[in-house]
Amino acid sequence: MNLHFGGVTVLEGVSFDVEPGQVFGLVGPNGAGKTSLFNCISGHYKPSAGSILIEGVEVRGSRPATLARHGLARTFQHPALQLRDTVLENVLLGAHTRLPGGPLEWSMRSPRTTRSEKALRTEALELLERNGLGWAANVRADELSHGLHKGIEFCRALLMRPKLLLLDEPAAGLPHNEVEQLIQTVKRVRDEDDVTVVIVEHHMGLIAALTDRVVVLDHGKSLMEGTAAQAQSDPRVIEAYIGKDAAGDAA
Ligand SMILES: Nc1ncnc2c1ncn2[C@@H]1O[C@H](COP(=O)(O)OP(=O)(O)OP(=O)(O)O)[C@@H](O)[C@H]1O
Repeated sequence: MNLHFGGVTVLEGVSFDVEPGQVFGLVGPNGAGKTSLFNCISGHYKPSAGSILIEGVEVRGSRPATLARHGLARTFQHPALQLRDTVLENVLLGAHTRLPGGPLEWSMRSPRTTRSEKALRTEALELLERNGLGWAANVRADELSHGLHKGIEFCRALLMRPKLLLLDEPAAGLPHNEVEQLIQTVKRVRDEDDVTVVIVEHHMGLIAALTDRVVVLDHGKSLMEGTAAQAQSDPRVIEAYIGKDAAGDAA
């Protein structure tokens, strides 16, 4: 897959397969193109060339709402919450893609819509409970910490009942004990809900504990693919990181 903005090449020839049931990692130094790649998969960017297949179906260029129907959900590096709304309302945002019918029926509030909305609320509350946030369902989002905002976004993504879940830096800004909890939660989602997970993360402990395979990106290109342990000992990967640090030190 390639992605260009004007004359700037952001991704070039990046290609990988994720097997169902895997946790797959995307790692690499700042600016390598990881979030841009996520944006291509989730329909927020349109790749300049290439192909994105979900269960064999070409989805390149599809809009996020269409991708949700293909079973794709994602979280963002900076959770996009409605801060004045409650936690439950935030989790329900976007779940309308699971309601039967279409926008006309939803706006007319048919009995079928009302029933389905009620079922979604119950499911959202169960998800919050399962992820340790049940107590916060009716609290306004702006009263809660960054870590809890990430938890809300995670529940929101799970309410879409995804088959493929993209997590963009879920551990960023979390204290150690919450990273441990996150690892257990992602494992549970993979094992109990049969969700395939692709994760962008700088936290190498989390990547090592969770992923089956990783792709390492640098300057928009794939440096290597393998296990987290292979990536950590690969001289090209070490050089990509140390090169960046050295550049940072010199600045
Ligand atoms: N909309 C855009 N227009 C122009 N350039 C962009 C756009 N989006 C991303 N880029 C550029 O693409 C490159 C890769 O950025 P990206 O955020 O994907 O990297 P990243 O690996 O996710 O970095 P980080 O780890 O810091 O989040 C950067 O040089 C960035 O400036």
